[in-house]
Amino acid sequence: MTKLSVNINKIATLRNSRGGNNPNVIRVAQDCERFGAEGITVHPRPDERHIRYRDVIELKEIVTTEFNIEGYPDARYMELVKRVQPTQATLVPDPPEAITSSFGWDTIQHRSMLQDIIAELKSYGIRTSIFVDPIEKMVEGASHTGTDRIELYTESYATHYQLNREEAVLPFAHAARVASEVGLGLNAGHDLDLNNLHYLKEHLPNLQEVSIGHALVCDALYFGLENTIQMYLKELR
Ligand SMILES: CC(=O)[C@@H](O)[C@H](O)COP(=O)(O)O
Ligand SMILES: NCC(=O)COP(=O)(O)O
Repeated sequence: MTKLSVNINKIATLRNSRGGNNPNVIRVAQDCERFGAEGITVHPRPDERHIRYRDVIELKEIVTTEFNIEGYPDARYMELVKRVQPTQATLVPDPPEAITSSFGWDTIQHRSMLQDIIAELKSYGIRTSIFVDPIEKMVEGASHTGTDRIELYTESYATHYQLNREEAVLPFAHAARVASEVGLGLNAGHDLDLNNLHYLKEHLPNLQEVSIGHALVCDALYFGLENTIQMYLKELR
């Protein structure tokens, strides 16, 4: 079974655009769970332009499914996850000024740093995942960091899906097989949507979780949040 974790960053972006508390990210997270989401994902960034560090602390009190906190493991991120104790910490190599995530870890170059951070997170009892491109040596490299899972960065799959989905999925199917061979759990995310999700799921039999935000929130404008979550779940079943 592949779990759907809804990334609510974009709900916070909308809220922040007016400075009040509408939409209320706490209520949206509760509703996502009520409508069937199996996890809530947030990705606080240093400028707090969408989800804020304070939101993450408040969300911990109400999230009843899997809580996943993504981010670059700087001191503030590590302090936050230590305090919040989410189900999963997903480490992403984004620089502070990144508009959105655009590449995975070099798990060979950053092996020692990742080993230290992951050991610390695991000492708090938090499951770890690291964001990687679908490149065999980076997946193998991830297995030497001690991480429980990897999250495949699916932007290139999403971009090429329209042109040639057979070719688009090949590196991801291979990376998924390598992950399984080296004993890593498998997540995926970035730019997944109602068009491309099912095909990815079909070709990655060991896919445990997808985190989806941007497209899902856009779809909710047309279909409503409850329908939209049900539509995404259908693609995963
Ligand atoms: C790691 C990943 O792919 C997501 O976290 C994505 O980057 C969402 O972050 P933004 O909402 O800041 O675009
Ligand atoms: N890890 C990916 C994520 O949380 C959401 O990415 P996107 O669907 O907003 O592109």
